[in-house]
Amino acid sequence: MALLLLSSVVNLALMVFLLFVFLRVLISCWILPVLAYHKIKKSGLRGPTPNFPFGNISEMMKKKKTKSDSSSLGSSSTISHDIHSALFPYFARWQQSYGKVFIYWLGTEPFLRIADPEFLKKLSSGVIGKSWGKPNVFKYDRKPMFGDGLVMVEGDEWVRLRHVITPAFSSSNLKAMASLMVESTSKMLDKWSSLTNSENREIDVEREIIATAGEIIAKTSFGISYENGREVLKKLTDMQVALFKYNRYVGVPFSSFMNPMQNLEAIKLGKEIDSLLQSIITARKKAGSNGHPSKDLLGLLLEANDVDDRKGKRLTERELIDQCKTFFFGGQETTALALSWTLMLLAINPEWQNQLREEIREVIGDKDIDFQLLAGLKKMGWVMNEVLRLYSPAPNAQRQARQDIKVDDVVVPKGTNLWIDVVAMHHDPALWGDDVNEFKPERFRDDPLYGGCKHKMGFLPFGFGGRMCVARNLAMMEYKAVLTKILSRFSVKLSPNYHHAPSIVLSLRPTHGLPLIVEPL
Ligand code: HEM
Repeated sequence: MALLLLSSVVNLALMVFLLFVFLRVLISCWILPVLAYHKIKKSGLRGPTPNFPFGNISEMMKKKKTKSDSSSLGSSSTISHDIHSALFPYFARWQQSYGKVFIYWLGTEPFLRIADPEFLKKLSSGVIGKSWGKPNVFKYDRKPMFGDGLVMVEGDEWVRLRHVITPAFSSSNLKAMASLMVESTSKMLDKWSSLTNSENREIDVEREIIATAGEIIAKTSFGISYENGREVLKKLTDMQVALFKYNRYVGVPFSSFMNPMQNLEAIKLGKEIDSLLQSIITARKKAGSNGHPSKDLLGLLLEANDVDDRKGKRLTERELIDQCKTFFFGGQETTALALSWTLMLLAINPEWQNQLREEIREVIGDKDIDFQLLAGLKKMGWVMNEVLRLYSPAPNAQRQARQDIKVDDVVVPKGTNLWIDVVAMHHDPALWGDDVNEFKPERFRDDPLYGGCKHKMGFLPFGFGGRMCVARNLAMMEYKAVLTKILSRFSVKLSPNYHHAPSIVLSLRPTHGLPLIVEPL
């Protein structure tokens, strides 16, 4: 009798548990998103109809079977820079029906896609840097990569970190970094010299530049050798592939169970990177500032930690590691890609190679490269801007509204994610004119900051507002230092093996690398 009673109680508990799970799934996959959908519709925003719990993901994935690999963008002889509709065919389609601003859904998460600079200006005018959210859904998704690094945090925590980190990129610190950049680039070019002595003149320049940018960030931000940083960078690249190369179901409830192997791989790599960084930090703490530039990034973080310790606000080891990860990744990837796309564009525009060489001769001549001299390379600045316009390594910026925001007669509800489509704005003929898809650095001659763009928020290579890239001055200096060294020793032509297929793996990169024919001058 007692046994029978016990079994009925267990059965009842099981049924209650299953009912609870069923209700939770029903609420998070259907009821809440449908309510949010109706609220957003009422607020005046339009967009493609979602199917919950997947939202509009299935339509977005269709591109994978059609134009996804962007191979239609040409081979070495015919290259098209009209990349937006190849990279984001669904946005191009939806834009035709709903305009430049519309709502779409990643799973049960609403995203406001913005490609109208005037709308962005109005939307962001009343929101200061610390009041913007970063999409919660990406915080979870990208946790192994950035953790609570500067790029992900918000509110007072962001203010504090930004305050600690900004001095690392002061002009006096940048001055000290120039010679380290030249040293690493010269090492790469010596290698190119020995390679080009042989029959083979083809080099995968993207791979070479990524390695050099990695060496530069290891030395300038962490005061360590490339050998010590290499393992961290290799694992970060593997993690990027595990997290971003495959179809993912961001925003779909319980989606982490859909790609379990990739997720486990990313978590494993994340732990390995953490322990490598932990040993770099420990070694640095032991060594103190002996032999290190006192104001490199790691030095500043450790120094701030000592001060904050006294106020009971020190960064935990975990937070310290997350900042390092963010800088290892951010510092290498974006600048290396900007340089790679530049060399592709210069390879097919030899007249610009010549113009830049001429400028280098006039401004730098035989002098040692330094911060001031690099700032005098104006034409190189136009080229950099034009490359960041056509092939922006950071193809979008993201935010999340932490309050209802009114823009004219539309209300963007609290919790809406914002997807600012930088590639769309950089390729919009209404903003840049009919030659929008041509490589024309001279558009920055009379308007060095905006290149003649009809709206100041239409050109956002480094983002916008208070959360603009904290290291943009470092990036510009590194770009100019590396390009100056390359163009002073080599000329580049596109290899017949180059296939023009830009793709997004978090950043905008050449899918099949960048094989160039490299000739010593
Ligand atoms: C050409 C090179 C680079 C480009 C195009 C670039 C672009 C960007 C963009 C678009 C953002 C987001 C801004 C926003 O959301 O409004 C950003 C933020 C950031 N970048 Fe860069 N970046 C570059 C180089 C670097 C380098 C070299 C580092 C590190 C050494 C770095 C570290 C960061 C960090 C930490 C943030 C987050 C800032 C914050 O949220 O306060 N970036 N960058």
